[in-house]
Amino acid sequence: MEDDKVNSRDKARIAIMELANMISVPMSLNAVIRLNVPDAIWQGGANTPLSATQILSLVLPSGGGDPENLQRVLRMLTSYGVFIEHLDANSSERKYSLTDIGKTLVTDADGLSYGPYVLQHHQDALMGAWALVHEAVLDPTTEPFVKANGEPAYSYYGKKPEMNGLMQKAMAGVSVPFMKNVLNSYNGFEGVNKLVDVGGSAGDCLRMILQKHPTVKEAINFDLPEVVAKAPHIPGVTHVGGDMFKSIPAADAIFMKGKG
Ligand SMILES: C[S@@+](CC[C@H](N)C(=O)[O-])C[C@H]1O[C@@H](n2cnc3c(N)ncnc32)[C@H](O)[C@@H]1O
Repeated sequence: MEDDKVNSRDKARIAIMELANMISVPMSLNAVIRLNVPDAIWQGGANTPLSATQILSLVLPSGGGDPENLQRVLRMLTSYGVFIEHLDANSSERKYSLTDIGKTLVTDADGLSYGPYVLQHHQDALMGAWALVHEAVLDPTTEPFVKANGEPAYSYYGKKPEMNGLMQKAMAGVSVPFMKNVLNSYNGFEGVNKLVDVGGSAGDCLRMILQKHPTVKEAINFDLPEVVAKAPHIPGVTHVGGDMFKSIPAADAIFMKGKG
C-alpha cells in the first residue's frame, strides 16, 4: 500500500516535469518546419528513413549544420509520434521517416501543409502573449495579446505583411483539407444564391464551395481590409473589406469558420 503511494507520487513528479517542459515539443516542431525536414524526408513520396546527417545534406546542400543537434530534435518528436526512428542494431545509426502525423507537415501539390499553422501559433507576438495568461485572470479588461503587443491580434497581423501572409497560409493549410471533407457530406449550400463567408481570409473556403456548387451565383469573401487587400483573385468571388462587429454584407446564407 505504502509502495503504491510512493509510486504514484513519483509518477506525479515525473508528470509535472513533463508538463513543465512541454514547450520543447512545439518548439521542436517549429525547428523541423523551419529547416524543411518533413519535405526533405518525404522526397516526393519516398519517405525513406534518413539519418540526421543525410537530412542536413538535403536541407543545407552547401554544407554546414549540426547533425547531433538535429538528431536531438528528431528524437524528441519521435517520442511524440511525428517521426519513426529506425535504429540500426549493428552501427547504432538512427534514421527517421515520417508518421501520418509527420506527413501533415509535407508541402502538397498546392503548396499547402500544416507547417504554417504550427509556425503561426508560435510567432514572437503570440509567445509574448502566452507569458501573460495569468494577467487575463487578474485583469480581464485587456487581453494578454494587447498587453504584450499594444493592439488586438488581427489588427496587429494586418499591419505586418509577413504575419498577415503567414496567417493566410496557415488557414489555407488547415481549411482546404477540412473543407474537402465537409463538402463530401454536407449539401446545405444547395439552393443558396448569395453566400457570404465572414472572416473568409484568402477566400479558399468560398473557392471550394463554388467549385462544388456552381449554382451559388454571388459569393462574398468578407474579412478585414488588410486581409482582403492581399487575397488572390478568385473567379466568382468578390472580396469585401470591413469589420464584422460593425456590419456584414447581406446574403441568403452566412458561412463562418474558425480555426478547426
Ligand atoms: C481563424 S481565421 C479563419 C479564416 C477562414 N474562415 C478559414 O477557416 O480558413 C479568422 C479570420 O477572421 C478574420 N477576422 C478577425 N476579426 C475580424 C473582424 N472584426 N471582421 C472581419 N473579419 C475578421 C481574420 O482576419 C481571419 O481571416
